[in-house]
Amino acid sequence: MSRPLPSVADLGRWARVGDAVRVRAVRMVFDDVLALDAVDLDVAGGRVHGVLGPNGAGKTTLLGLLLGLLAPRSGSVEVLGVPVVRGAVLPAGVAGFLDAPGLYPGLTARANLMAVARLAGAGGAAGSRVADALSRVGLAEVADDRVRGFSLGMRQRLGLAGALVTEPRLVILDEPANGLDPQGRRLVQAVLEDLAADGAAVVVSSHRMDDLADWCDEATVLAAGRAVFSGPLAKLAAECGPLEHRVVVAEPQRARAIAETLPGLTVLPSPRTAPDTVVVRGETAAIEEFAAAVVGAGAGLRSLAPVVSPLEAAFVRLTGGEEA
Ligand SMILES: Nc1ncnc2c1ncn2[C@@H]1O[C@H](COP(=O)(O)OP(=O)(O)OP(=O)(O)O)[C@@H](O)[C@H]1O
Repeated sequence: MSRPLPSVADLGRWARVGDAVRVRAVRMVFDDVLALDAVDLDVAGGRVHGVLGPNGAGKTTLLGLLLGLLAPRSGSVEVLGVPVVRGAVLPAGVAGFLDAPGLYPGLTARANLMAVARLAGAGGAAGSRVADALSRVGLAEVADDRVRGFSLGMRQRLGLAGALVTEPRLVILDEPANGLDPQGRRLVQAVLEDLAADGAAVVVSSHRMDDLADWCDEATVLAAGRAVFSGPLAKLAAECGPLEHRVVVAEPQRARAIAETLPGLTVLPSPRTAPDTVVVRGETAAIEEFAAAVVGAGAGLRSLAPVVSPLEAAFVRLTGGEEA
């Protein structure tokens, strides 16, 4: 039996998959500051891609290039298959903000979004798109309050709602985690997951790994204008190197003595307030060997946890944070 022909909706969805962002060998210089050097970036539809790096690494500059607000000194930038040239109109379907969302403080949340929806050509669907977007970012109850009184986290969520009402295929968000409380972070995460499930690409920046660990499938890490990593988060975690672990035991003296005999393990000072904790640094295999030896010796293993997550450790290592 032959397969049914795809519907128009299917074709629209498939058209979204593919390279939403393609940046090649971009170099960006401000006066004598090299902001980006030989940076590539690829983001496909259906992916949430984090752009990470410490302050001044070049994140906002890279996102500014994607939004056509800056022109590179050399290299090329394409979004949704269209070359981005400074000052030219971006292709329909690109939404986002740099630094902070541009909002009219004297207007209500709803009025701000209605303006965006109408500009995006929503026509008669504007009202329902706006109501839906407000509820997805958890602002339905304050829809008719003026934005002037909104907190930073509420403004960030309203900025995201502004992107949603345009029914985007590519969303670019600069530091959207700033000011978000845990509930706000969960709402934003759900919105980004829905966008990706619907085939849109999302590029989101932060200077903190933990901000993006739950949101992204993949990441590009920038350090001093260069991409020092690009790929899936699982691959990034593997770059963590030897990790510090806190190991809580019944007999810390014995456990410490065991650790000192094991190759590939460094014993670090215990926290003064936790004398039953032994802190060790090593590769996963060495940590596992230590745990097994503690159990084998009957020294009472109570808990074992990394001091920072593998992702955080990889981020710090790649961006030179250890030296800092
Ligand atoms: N308009 C500008 N004029 C001069 N230098 C600039 C300009 N914009 C950025 N820079 C410099 O380029 C480098 C990269 O800046 P960028 O804002 O892209 O970094 P960032 O990673 O977004 O930092 P942050 O986390 O602090 O926002 C920095 O050294 C910054 O000082």
